[in-house]
Amino acid sequence: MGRVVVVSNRLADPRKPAAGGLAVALGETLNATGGLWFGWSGKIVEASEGGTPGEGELHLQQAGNVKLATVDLSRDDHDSYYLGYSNRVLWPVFHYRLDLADFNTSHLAGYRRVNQLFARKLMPLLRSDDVIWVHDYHLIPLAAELRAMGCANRIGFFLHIPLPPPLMLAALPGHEWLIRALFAYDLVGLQSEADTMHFARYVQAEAGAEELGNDHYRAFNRTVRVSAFPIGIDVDEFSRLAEGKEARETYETMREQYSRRRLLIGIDRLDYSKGLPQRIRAFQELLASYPENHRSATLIQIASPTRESVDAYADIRHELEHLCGQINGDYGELDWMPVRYIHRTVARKRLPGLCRVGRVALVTPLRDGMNLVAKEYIAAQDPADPGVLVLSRFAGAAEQLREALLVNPYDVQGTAQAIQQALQMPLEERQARHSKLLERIRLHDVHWWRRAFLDALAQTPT
Ligand SMILES: O=P(O)(O)OC[C@H]1O[C@H](O[C@H]2O[C@H](CO)[C@@H](O)[C@H](O)[C@H]2O)[C@H](O)[C@@H](O)[C@@H]1O
Ligand SMILES: O=c1ccn([C@@H]2O[C@H](COP(=O)(O)OP(=O)(O)O)[C@@H](O)[C@H]2O)c(=O)[nH]1
Repeated sequence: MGRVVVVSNRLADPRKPAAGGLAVALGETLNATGGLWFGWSGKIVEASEGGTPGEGELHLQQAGNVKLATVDLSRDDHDSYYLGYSNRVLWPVFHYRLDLADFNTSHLAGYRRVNQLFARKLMPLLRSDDVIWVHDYHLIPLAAELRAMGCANRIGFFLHIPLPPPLMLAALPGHEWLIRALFAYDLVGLQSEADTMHFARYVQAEAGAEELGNDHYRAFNRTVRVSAFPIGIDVDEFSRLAEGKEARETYETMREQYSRRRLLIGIDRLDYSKGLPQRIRAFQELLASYPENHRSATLIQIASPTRESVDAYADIRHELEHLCGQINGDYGELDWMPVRYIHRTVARKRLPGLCRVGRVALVTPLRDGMNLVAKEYIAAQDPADPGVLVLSRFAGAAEQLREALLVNPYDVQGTAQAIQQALQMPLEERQARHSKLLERIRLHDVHWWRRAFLDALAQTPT
């Protein structure tokens, strides 16, 4: 295979462990092929003034065998491309939240402008045998822009978030243009079978696409393969992290502090898609319905700050803080607070320790592309005495993790009952469920995902 070129909104230095499993997995392929990783530099610059760096400046940096190429964005472009169309329009609609979408069409121009800018900057860096892998909703039209500039390389796209049903997709201003742009790719990867069904139904109904069999669709004079490639984690990397000083320290301290309590944990970005208020209400219901948990069950909820200048994110923060305050006020004792809410990002190297000490993990998004925390929790458990995963049936991960306790996160009572069942679950049942789950996440880990996607891309006709 030729050199692999990865394009994504954010980049991470694949040599740094803090970068996470995805960056490590992509980094391995990039390293092996002497590849290129292209994306936004993370810097916002004011419009260029005589000689100062301006919008679109390209930075090149060597990270081992991998070349990192990044572009700065002007404030206007960042606001309309990232905060605007990506996170005020695509993110809510793709997560089934039409009520939170901002249908103001003005964001679309900036989204197109940045995709064109990326294509212009990337094009001169490409070689004819490069295989290009574009990631996520920020960059859906990138292949169409590259094709318009004459790029004939194999180009694949992976969508990390859900693809909603056709009726919801059609609520997007410019949905025809956006979905047509997917046909500029040779391969489109989605997280779940449900997502691929939504794609098939949409393109047949709205774009008159022909289904050619074996996941191939033809429309707009192009053929694209669309298949599910559920993303996994690097189980061994996470286990190695668990052996590290920070993870062990976290585990020991927490175990000692909470020796008389049973810990429940939640680890999420503070995103409305993660179902945090519903989760806190379910925990409140647990305390109301099963009083034996008073002075015993403690929920540690990490809510890591994200996209704070988008209104919907500020609103969810206020709602969550109000709820946590209420439940601690109603149920707290001098020596016991039911909820410990932490509005900070916890360093990745501490997470395995936190996961291992959690008797129960609450992973209850209202909608999620995959949810890697669910898989990380399983990887961090002691197989001899594992904790229990309570998982939303609306997370992409639920298609694979059938031995978790699956819940409807909107059903507060049902979720409270599942938490109680998790807290009461006998050791043998915990072990049996955990060993099946561990087998699944090992079989379909991040290395499988990367290989499966790139092999499928290599097999597409040019
Ligand atoms: O870059 P941000 O705007 O700060 O957001 C962080 C990332 O969030 C999203 O993650 C998704 O990808 C995960 C891995 O495939 C998946 O498990 C999860 O369900 C998705 O929500 C987003 O898609 C990324 O692009 C962001 O970088
Ligand atoms: O304080 C935090 C919260 C989350 N994470 C990591 O961020 C990723 C979140 O991925 P997930 O698929 O669960 O959801 P996303 O945030 O991508 O929607 C996981 O690897 C977490 O371990 C972290 O390192 N620190």
